Amino acid sequence: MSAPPPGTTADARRRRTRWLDTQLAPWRTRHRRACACQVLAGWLWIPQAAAIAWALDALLFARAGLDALHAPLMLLAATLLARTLLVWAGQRLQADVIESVLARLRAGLAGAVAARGPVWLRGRRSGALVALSTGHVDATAGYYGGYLVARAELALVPVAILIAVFAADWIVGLVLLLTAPLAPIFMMLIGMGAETAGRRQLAALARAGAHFTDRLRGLDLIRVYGRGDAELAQVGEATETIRVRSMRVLRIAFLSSAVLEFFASVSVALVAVYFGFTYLGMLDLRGVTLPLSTGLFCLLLAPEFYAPMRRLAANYHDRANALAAVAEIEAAFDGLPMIASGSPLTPQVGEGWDGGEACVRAEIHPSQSSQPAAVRVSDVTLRHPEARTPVLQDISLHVQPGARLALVGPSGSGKSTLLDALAGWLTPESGRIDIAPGTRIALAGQRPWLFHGSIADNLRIGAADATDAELAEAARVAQVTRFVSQLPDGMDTVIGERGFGLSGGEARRVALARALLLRPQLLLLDEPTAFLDPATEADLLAALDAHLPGCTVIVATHSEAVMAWAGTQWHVPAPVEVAP
Ligand SMILES: Nc1ncnc2c1ncn2[C@@H]1O[C@H](COP(=O)(O)OP(=O)(O)OP(=O)(O)O)[C@@H](O)[C@H]1O
Repeated sequence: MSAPPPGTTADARRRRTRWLDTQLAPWRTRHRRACACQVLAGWLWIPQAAAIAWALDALLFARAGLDALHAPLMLLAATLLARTLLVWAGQRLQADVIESVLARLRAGLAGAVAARGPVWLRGRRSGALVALSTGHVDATAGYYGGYLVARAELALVPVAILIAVFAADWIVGLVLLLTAPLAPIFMMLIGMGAETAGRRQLAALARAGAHFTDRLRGLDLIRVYGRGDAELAQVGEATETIRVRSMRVLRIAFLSSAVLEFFASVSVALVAVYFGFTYLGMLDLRGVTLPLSTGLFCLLLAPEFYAPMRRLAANYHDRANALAAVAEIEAAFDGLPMIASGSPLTPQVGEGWDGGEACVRAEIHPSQSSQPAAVRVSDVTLRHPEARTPVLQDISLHVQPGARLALVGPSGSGKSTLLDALAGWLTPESGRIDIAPGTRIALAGQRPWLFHGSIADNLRIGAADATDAELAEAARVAQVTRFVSQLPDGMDTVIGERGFGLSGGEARRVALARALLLRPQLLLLDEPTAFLDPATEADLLAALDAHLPGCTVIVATHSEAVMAWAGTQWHVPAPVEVAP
């Protein structure tokens, strides 16, 4: 994961909060309704307290008959019922909103990864990216569900209670008004610490996740090199770090709640003491007799005046946690990813490069043009992200439609890098690559990714609608049929992640068949015959010959046979000298 962007400034916090709020946009109305339910339920405390005070006053002190209790008890029942319904509806709406926002965030992060492309992805730790879309996204739930709702409540409920209390007794109103600001001040102080602690905890979680995934993948190597105990110790250390950091976050969360509980209790106690002394006749600040129902009404409402603040305090560390998660997302993506409401897998098309969408969105449409593509590379300089020097500098080449070109050069000279750029995965630092927009481009790389599933499933990834006949033809041309016919379940044989269960050469041939199924107008091949014996190589090239009329082919290779098959060659220029 890259270094965190400038993080603790107010600007960064505002930017991250805005980003969090933007994710809520499609469900804003529903979220407002959830807040409205909660606020209405809060307001209903006022008639509820009035009904209780009224009933107790009638029953205990006015000694009225049961008839006098009828009205207050009806009012009490009505407010209780209404509050229950409102709280239930509000929580349902909240749960809906949270589920939708988190799903959108996950899809959006997957889209952001897809948009940055395979070259960016190669430099990341997949475990850490997985942690982002699971633990980090989950960490924002409390912001939408708890914090925002509590904030709306805090803005509207205490004011209403304060007005009601002032109307009943201005001294109690004054006590509430004067003690109210203490809470936000303490919350702010505690919230700052909570955000830093939250970030540390999430970073530890992502690091441990990435470490664990890496080690799982390399389990065979760990065994071969006898590193089992050392690795176990490291996993233990990482887990301990998470425990310590989680406890720190919890400590701050409990502290913030405890501080608020304390202030709320002291303020309610003040109100109770004031009423106690007034009723005992030891204090007379009002100059007029204080009816018991007024005292009861204010005493019942005082704790409710602080309740939204207590809830906000309980949810305040949720906000800090959410901001910490967004800060980590920002660091991982070198900026906050734009999460569009459209398809999450829409790729970004780099500047100076045309036809990029085709390689990701290539589909088989019989009506689409099958004209071979022309490729023009003009004064292009290619540099890997974060590399000090370019791999290729000011290169130019032109490939006619339907032509075949072999990229030839020593290992590390930049052949794969050029193919990445032609596929649209690496944006040129300067110059331009022109390929007609909408061109269907397919790339069969050196380290093809095969998913866990059947060989047929792996072939259909780019062409879900391909018929069985098309599948069989692609498999035959790529020489997949040769080894598949030996397997017990043929094309339905299940292979493991990364093509586990296939040899290196077999995995490449599956990747080639997958590329052929796209019926590309431009086919990019990276050492397609690297692991093949000469006979299989010759058969593959002959089959490709017959299968590929009308397709432009650019192939990176060290094989004389492939060079001869292509006919034309382009020698990669000598590497750029690195200044000492
Ligand atoms: N993500 C990366 N960041 C920095 N440098 C990279 C990255 N990927 C590759 N390189 C470097 O770019 C150079 C060109 O690599 P590339 O894979 O294009 O060579 P190649 O000609 O295809 O080699 P081979 O024939 O061995 O496949 C190499 O020096 C390599 O170390």
